[in-house]
Amino acid sequence: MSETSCDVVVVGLGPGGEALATRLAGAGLSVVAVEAELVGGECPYWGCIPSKMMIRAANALAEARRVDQVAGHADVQADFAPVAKRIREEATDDWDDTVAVERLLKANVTFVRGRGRIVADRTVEVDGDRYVASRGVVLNTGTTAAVPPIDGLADTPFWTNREAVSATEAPSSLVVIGGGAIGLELAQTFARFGSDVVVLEVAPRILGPEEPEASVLLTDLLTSEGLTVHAGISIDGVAHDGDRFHVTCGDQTFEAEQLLVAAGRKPRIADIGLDTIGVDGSGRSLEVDDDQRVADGLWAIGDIAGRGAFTHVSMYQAERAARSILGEDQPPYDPTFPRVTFTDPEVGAVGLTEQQARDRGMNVEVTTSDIAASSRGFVHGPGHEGLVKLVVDTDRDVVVGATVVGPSGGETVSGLAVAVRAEVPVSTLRNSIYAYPTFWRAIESTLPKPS
Ligand SMILES: Cc1cc2nc3c(=O)[nH]c(=O)nc-3n(C[C@H](O)[C@H](O)[C@H](O)COP(=O)(O)OP(=O)(O)OC[C@H]3O[C@@H](n4cnc5c(N)ncnc54)[C@H](O)[C@@H]3O)c2cc1C
Ligand SMILES: NC(=O)c1ccc[n+]([C@@H]2O[C@H](COP(=O)([O-])OP(=O)(O)OC[C@H]3O[C@@H](n4cnc5c(N)ncnc54)[C@H](O)[C@@H]3O)[C@@H](O)[C@H]2O)c1
Repeated sequence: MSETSCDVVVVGLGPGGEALATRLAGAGLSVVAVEAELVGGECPYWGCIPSKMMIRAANALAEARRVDQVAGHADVQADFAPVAKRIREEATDDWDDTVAVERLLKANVTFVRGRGRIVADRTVEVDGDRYVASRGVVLNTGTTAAVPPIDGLADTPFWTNREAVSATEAPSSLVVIGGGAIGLELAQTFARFGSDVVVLEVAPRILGPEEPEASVLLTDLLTSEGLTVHAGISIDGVAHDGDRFHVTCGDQTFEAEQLLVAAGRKPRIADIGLDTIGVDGSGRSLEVDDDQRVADGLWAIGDIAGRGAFTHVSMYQAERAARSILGEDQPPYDPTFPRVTFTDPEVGAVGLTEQQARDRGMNVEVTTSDIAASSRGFVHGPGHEGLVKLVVDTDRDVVVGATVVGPSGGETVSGLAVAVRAEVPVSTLRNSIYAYPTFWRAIESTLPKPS
């Protein structure tokens, strides 16, 4: 057993941990970075990047299928092989992180491959070797797919996001457990590649955290594309007969070649030794302050910090933890929380939903408009469905929440992200020029009229 002294140990190198280790080493600290699997974490290898490559390919198929309505005729034959190749060769380097490790080493970070565990204050052990950090430890251990306690499920060869993005062909049929971001993005993708897809969501509607109008629109569109979406359905049991999955819900049974479990995420905090320093790791996340500090000499960033399981959140928090560790000035935490679900149409959102605003006791005015009925929606034609929803705090005359569902909805919402973040008065938004005929011009028609 060896003992190494350093300034900071980073345990887990998701996108935020990797950036933080590099930033601290660049500031002259001695940093030990510990990663059990691949440097960069879930996002580049099994999450955002491969799934968005799949979505890009699936959207190309959908656009090609719209040619008949606007530009003649296109015969479309879906083939999953090119996107599987792109994921293997361009995105993940065949799930090899050599380049990322070299980048870390070049940045003067000491890299340790292995599973880190806190064994005492500011002390992490990896395979029997100890690293003692004078300034402290940063945790960025992320999440794994949560497997719901459904009778029989654990004994079957179900897919999680990892198997889904590593697939080399689309299954003939697929049942998806969970109508959240992962479930919906992958369900639509595989359906566009020809899979017969059923989505089973236990909550009353899919995409529960977003506005109900987005859930209704998306349910209608997915259904019209040929997917079957059941919300408010309870799964009694799952079996696999060696060939096919059988998913039982009351008197209905759904059969499929593959089963994807996309029912949320489980934080990796229960078994990393937090108990040895008196920190409770039994919950859904760690409690952090605006510096990402859990306790003296301990910081947490990313999914385990419980303020949004998104790469951009993890990166933002990495910078905040860096400032805290380096004793630099810290601006207030950005409360606006932008997010995008990359279904087609995309669901872009920022700030509060109507319900969240009302729950906070705000006096709100809510307005919506139909993207399809906007000039750009009219021009766009097939695939133009969408909506804009604004939640305005009437006491302050500012937009506190916005949702844009539509083609490039995740891009269109960006102007509103700035408006919410900068608390731009609605009167200023009204007295602004919106380029014609853009999708974002629909924002102007959604603004509440002056009282
Ligand atoms: C299919 C899918 C699609 C997604 N799409 C998007 C998207 O489009 N946009 C977006 O913003 N977010 C997306 N996300 C979420 C995003 O991937 C995560 O929020 C992001 O990876 C940040 O996670 P993290 O930094 O908390 O850690 P993770 O990325 O989970 O990384 C944690 C790392 O810690 C390592 N680790 C864990 N325990 C230990 C230990 N004890 N010792 C050493 N190492 C350890 C793990 O091996 C892992 O590499 C997606 C997720 C999935 C699954
Ligand atoms: N575009 C993006 O930015 C993006 C894409 C994918 C994932 N993510 C991140 O990853 C997180 C995890 O994604 P996710 O989709 O796994 O989780 P989620 O929590 O967003 O959705 C999981 C869904 O599964 C449902 N569910 C749970 N148990 C079930 C059961 N027994 N039967 C049927 N349904 C059940 C839940 O009600 C929920 O609607 C997201 O919340 C998001 O933060 C982001």
